[in-house]
Amino acid sequence: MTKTPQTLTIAGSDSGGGAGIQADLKTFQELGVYGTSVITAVTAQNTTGVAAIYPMSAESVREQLTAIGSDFEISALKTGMLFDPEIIKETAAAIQQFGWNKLVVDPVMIAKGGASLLQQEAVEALKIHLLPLAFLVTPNIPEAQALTGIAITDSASRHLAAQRILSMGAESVVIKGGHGKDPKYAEDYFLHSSGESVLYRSSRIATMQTHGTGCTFAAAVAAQLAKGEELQNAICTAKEFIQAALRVPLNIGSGHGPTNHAAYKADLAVKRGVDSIEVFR
Ligand SMILES: Nc1ncnc2c1ncn2[C@@H]1O[C@H](COP(=O)(O)OP(=O)(O)OP(=O)(O)O)[C@@H](O)[C@H]1O
Ligand SMILES: Cc1ncc(CO)c(N)n1
Repeated sequence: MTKTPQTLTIAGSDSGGGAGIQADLKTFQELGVYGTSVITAVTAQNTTGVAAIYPMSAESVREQLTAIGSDFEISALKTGMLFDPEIIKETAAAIQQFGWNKLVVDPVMIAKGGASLLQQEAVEALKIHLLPLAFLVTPNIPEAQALTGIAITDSASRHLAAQRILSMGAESVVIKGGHGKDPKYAEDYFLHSSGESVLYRSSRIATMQTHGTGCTFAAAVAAQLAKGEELQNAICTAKEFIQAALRVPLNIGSGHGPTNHAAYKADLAVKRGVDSIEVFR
C-alpha cells in the first residue's frame, strides 16, 4: 500500500489565514501531501497588517519538533518565519537529529505592511545554522539583498547575489521576482551549486491579493519534492500553483488579500489547464 507523502512546515501562524502555517497547510492539502506543522510564533494579523507577534519559546519549538520527528516520516519540509536565533538553532538541530532532507528555507523577514518577522540578530543565525542544510533557499529580492548586501538592480547583480547565497552552503537558490520592477513579467531566477541556472517567467498579474505568495510558493515546492518530483520541475509546478492562486482572486479583507489556494486543483479538474510558465535554461 502506498503511503501519502508526509511534509512539515516550521513557521508562524497568520490569524488571517493567508500566509504562514495556514497557507502552507492549505497548499500541502491541495497538492495531495499530508501536512504537519511546528508553530514558531503566533501573529495577530489580517490583510491590513500585523498587530502583534507572540514568539513561542525555544523549548516549545523543540518539543513540537520532537513530536514530529519521533512519529512521522518527513519526505520534505519548509521553514518560514523563524523570528529569533534560538528558534533557528532548535530548528537546525532537529533537522540534523532526524535526518530530514529536502529542506526548503523561505527566509521570511518582513511582512507586506512592514512588520519585522525576523529579528536583526537572527539573520546571521539563519546564514550560519540553516542555509548550510538547505536543499533550496527561496528569498524574495529584499531578502536576497539583506542576506548578501548586494543591491539587486539587474540580472547580473541577481546572479551575483544567488552565487553569494550558495557560498553560504545552500545547495540551490531561487530569487523570487514578485518585488521586481518589470510590469509585464514576474521572473524567478534559480541557480544550483553545479552552476546550472533556470529562469521561470510568468505574466505579472495586476492584483492586490498577494498576501502569502512567498509562503505558498515554498510550500508548493516542498509538497512536490515530497512526492518525488525533481527540483527544477517542482519549482515549475510551484510557479503554476501561485499563478493560478493569483489569477482567480477571492477578494477577502480590505488590504492585501490572500491568494486562492484552491484555484490550481480546480483548474486541473475542469481541464482548463494552468497558465504555462516560460522556462529558460
Ligand atoms: N503579481 C504577480 N504576478 C505573478 N506572479 C507573482 C506576482 N507577485 C508574486 N508572484 C510570484 O509569486 C511567488 C512569490 O514571490 P514574491 O516575491 O511575491 O514572494 P514574497 O515576497 O516572499 O511573498 P510574501 O512575503 O507576500 O509571502 C514568485 O513565484 C513570484 O514570481
Ligand atoms: C506568519 C507569517 N509568515 C510569513 C509571512 C510573510 O508573508 C507573514 N505575513 N506572516
